[in-house]
Amino acid sequence: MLGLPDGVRGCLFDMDGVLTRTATVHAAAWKATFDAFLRQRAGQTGDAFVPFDEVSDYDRYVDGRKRLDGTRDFLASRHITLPEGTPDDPPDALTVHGLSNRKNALVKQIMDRDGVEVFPGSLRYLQAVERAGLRRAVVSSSANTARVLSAAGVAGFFEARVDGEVAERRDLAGKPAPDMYLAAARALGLAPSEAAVFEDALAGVAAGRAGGFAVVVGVDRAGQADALRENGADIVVTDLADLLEPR
Ligand SMILES: O=P(O)(O)OC[C@H]1O[C@@H](O)[C@H](O)[C@@H](O)[C@@H]1O
Repeated sequence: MLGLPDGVRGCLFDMDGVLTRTATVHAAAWKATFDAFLRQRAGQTGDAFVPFDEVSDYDRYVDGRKRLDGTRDFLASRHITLPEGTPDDPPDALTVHGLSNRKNALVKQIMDRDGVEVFPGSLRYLQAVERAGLRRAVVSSSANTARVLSAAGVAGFFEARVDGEVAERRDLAGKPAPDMYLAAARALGLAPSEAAVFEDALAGVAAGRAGGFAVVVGVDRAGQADALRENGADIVVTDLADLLEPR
């Protein structure tokens, strides 16, 4: 009925792009941040300005990863090294923290302006999972998870939350490492073989595969079903409600 293998006792959900329509907000904020930075840098070095690609650069370097990891990984893909800086760097500081703070200020601005939408199919699926008595955790790299879940009105579904803030505090490696998912399974008292992972990011399905979970469900919002399978998804759906349909 939930489209999951027998023996699954809990569900571990990524948030941005799986539960809430916020992956596009992150992609837009990353693009605005990196493009402003790259344009300024091109003006100084005389190199051509090559913009951040909202689809391919987003997928490969920032989607599903902790904010600072995303900044570092994208800059490394352009062979750019910036000083790390410190967490309280202002948004115009040319440091890893400065760029990350700039991106976060934009994310908050867009979310405050537009609100946060839960995918209707994800809401139906969460309700069905709760009715079935399965355990539920959210596992997101975002440090804004608590705020987004409550703005979307779905915070009450989750018994455990392992997010960007928790990962920072407990020094957990970010996705594609499995550590955040493993911590969430432990918090629910489940072995990985008893838990299902739901992910839309390539780094996220890779984390699910690396953790040895019962099943990794890839949620394809962007026409990348093959890449999700190659990176670790066992099943790919375009919406969580697809799992509820009789098979
Ligand atoms: O910047 P935040 O809210 O802490 O989120 C970190 C990352 O969280 C992930 O869920 C998103 O896929 C990334 O795009 C985002 O950058």
